[in-house]
Amino acid sequence: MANDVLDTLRKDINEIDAELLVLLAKRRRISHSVVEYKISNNKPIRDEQRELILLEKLIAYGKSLGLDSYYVNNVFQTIIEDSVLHQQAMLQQSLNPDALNETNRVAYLGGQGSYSQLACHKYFSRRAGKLVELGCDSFSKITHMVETGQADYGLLPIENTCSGSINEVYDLLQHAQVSIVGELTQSVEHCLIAQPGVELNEITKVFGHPQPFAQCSQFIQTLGEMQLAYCDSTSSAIQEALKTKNSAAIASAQAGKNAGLEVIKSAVANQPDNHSRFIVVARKAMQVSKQIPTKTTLIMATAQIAGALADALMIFKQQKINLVKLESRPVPGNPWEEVFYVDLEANLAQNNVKRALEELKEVTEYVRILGCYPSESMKAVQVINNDSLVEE
Ligand SMILES: O=C(O)C(=O)C[C@]1(C(=O)O)C=C[C@@H](O)C=C1
Repeated sequence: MANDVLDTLRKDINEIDAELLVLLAKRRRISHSVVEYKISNNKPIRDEQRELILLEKLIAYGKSLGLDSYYVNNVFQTIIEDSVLHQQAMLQQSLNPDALNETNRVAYLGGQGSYSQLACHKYFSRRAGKLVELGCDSFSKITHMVETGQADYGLLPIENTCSGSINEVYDLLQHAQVSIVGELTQSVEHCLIAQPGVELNEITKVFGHPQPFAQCSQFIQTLGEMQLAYCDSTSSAIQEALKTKNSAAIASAQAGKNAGLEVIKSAVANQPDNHSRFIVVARKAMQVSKQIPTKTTLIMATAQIAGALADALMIFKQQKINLVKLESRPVPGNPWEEVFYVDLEANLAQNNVKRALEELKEVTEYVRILGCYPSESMKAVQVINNDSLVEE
């Protein structure tokens, strides 16, 4: 194909992509008007029935245009997720006008290129206010910045699909004077990156944060005698890899590119589907509308007697509250004593949740609410079972 033919075809694609963006922006504006209606009429943000009808219609129409069901389904699931999360953010801001800042000063781990920075951009891009980034070198610095008013929000990774819960963050939450006001999930695609042109066999030292090292442990083992150097963030690992030709870092491809580094090997995490869940903390708790799916996280200590934890958990069953995560951590200074962190699908404004908390006080030694916040782990509507999405 002559170059001019390719150029013409690419020009056509560019024009279509630009038109798609114009339409997506128009759709988002309409979605913003829908939320205003939902706020005035006290309607739930999510309408799964409407999503189902929409997706079924779009899949059928897509088929008539020669587009396969998986493709149409994936594209529109993404569009609808964006719409729902934008509506949730708008509703929350209308309910908590005190929290509306002209600038959002956000403390997170690392600097340019850290996964926390990507998560920070993702979360605050949906919210009003100019983002002021405050990169920190430790998790405790992040909560300290929020506690002392130097930051409005802090962003902390709390769990990862490969390496599990991030204990340091759980332990910090035991005493930090902050409240969880939000959560988000960020996909984490680890790569081995180094200076341009450098081959894997030339690398003698790999820099990384302990979490990425844990998430890529199987790949790291294949590197044999390689020297590993722990850094306080992925951004510091990148800075180290920039210093010498024989060094590499574990980071995202984008972060590497921004720093002028190249990917030597991509997809080095133990599981291909690697996601981190982050929490957003602030000094003051926020009210969460009953119109959006909500999570409540609490910390509790039970007596050291048989059945004490079971008694506490029974309360959630009796009050029909879904428990989505239970985590235990030791109490510093009290060997073999544990505190439990509980994530509930619950809103503190619901009566059954209020009753459960009252009853919980009776059967535990200590309970503290760490936060009540909109759930952003959005479950996609299942159009039809996956088999029927396969083309005949
Ligand atoms: O139709 C609505 O109620 C909308 O808010 C729009 C929309 C969408 O973006 O298509 C978003 C959220 C609902 O769950 C369903 C559909």
